[in-house]
Amino acid sequence: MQSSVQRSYEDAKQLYAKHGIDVDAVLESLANIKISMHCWQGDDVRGFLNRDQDLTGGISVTGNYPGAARTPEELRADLEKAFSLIPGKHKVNLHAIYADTEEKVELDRLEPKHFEKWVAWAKEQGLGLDFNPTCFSHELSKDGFTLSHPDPKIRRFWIDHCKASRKIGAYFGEQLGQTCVTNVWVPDGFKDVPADRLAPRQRLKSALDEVFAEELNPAHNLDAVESKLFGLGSEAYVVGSHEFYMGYGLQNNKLICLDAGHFHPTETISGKLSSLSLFTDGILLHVSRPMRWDSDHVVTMDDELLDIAKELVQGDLLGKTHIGLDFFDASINRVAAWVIGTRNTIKALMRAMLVPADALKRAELEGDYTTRLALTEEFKMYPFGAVWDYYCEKSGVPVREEWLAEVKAYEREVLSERGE
Ligand SMILES: C[C@H](O)[C@H](O)[C@@H](O)C(=O)CO
Ligand SMILES: [Mn+2]
Repeated sequence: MQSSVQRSYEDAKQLYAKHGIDVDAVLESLANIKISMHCWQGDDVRGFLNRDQDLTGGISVTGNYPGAARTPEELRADLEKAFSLIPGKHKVNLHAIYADTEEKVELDRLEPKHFEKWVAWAKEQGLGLDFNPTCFSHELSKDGFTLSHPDPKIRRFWIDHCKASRKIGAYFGEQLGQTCVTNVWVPDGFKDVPADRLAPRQRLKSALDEVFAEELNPAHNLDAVESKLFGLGSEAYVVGSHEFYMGYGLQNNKLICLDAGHFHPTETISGKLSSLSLFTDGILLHVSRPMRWDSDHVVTMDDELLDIAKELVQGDLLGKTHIGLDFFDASINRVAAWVIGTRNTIKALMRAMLVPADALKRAELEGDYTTRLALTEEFKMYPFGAVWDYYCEKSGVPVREEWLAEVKAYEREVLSERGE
């Protein structure tokens, strides 16, 4: 006997089939897409090294919802809970400060061995790992500069940290048989208008050259660089601007990371993907939701998320794009935050696959913009929800909002025991 979810799916399939859309094939493609879920939503970007340090680097987490993970074991348990409510097999994105070790180790001395437990866990869970050097929340970044610092000794420390991070990334890739993306983001910038915009960029450029000097097997590690327009305390000038990293990434064959919150408020990353794709072999996304500024709200199914998904699917960019998430909200249950943001990202990709793309492109070529608009609007009401429900059921994860009861139970039984 078919479940009501299956019956609704069969009806939906027929509607889409009339437009030549093979829904079973869509779900097969969807199952192959990995989202890199960022570990730092689970503990408000605190990490386990230097836990006494405040969060710096011009980023901020607001809210005091109880239950943040305090140890690697707690964080892994929370990630497992979240993944049990999300269809598909994905990746976890770690920052260097999440090293799982009893050793008191400085960032520039980190080694693969400090992440062995993460790798063992990822293997057991069938997950991939991505990585990031942590160039913030540290004594040596407190004046706002790292790789572009005017003091060569401080610059050296951060260069060595980034070099160490790439080796850890390569270790992840080699151990897990899945390429690790190691993303370099530095907060460097000035609160007020600089006297010299060029010199910090010259220093950042040569520091990056040193960081990337060693060739690593691209099957194990791919490097990415992430730009930003402004941060808290770097409102006037950020050394690693979009133009800086567009140039650096293209010239040096690095993935360019586009974070949805790192541009002018009306500037979208969806609009940049097609252009960038013509000049690079790979792109990294930090899917986020900026609210008036780089606020890193949990990703919802808003127009920009749908547009990002549309560009990736219609532009055939899924093969060259690494999709990472980047939000941190401490005002709601943190496991729920992961589940909502990750399910939405997958859902948006599925919706983008469930449109009559060829018919729309044909109408456009023929100048029939009426058909283009009419079909686009009608498809906004097509029964993609039935397809999503079936995908969840088939993947063995809760259908619709059923996942929320599981998160609430986890909160009662596990998170609430952790205290404030
Ligand atoms: C913690 C992340 O690395 C960080 O959010 C970075 O990716 C960023 O987006 C900074 O604004
Ligand atoms: Mn980011």
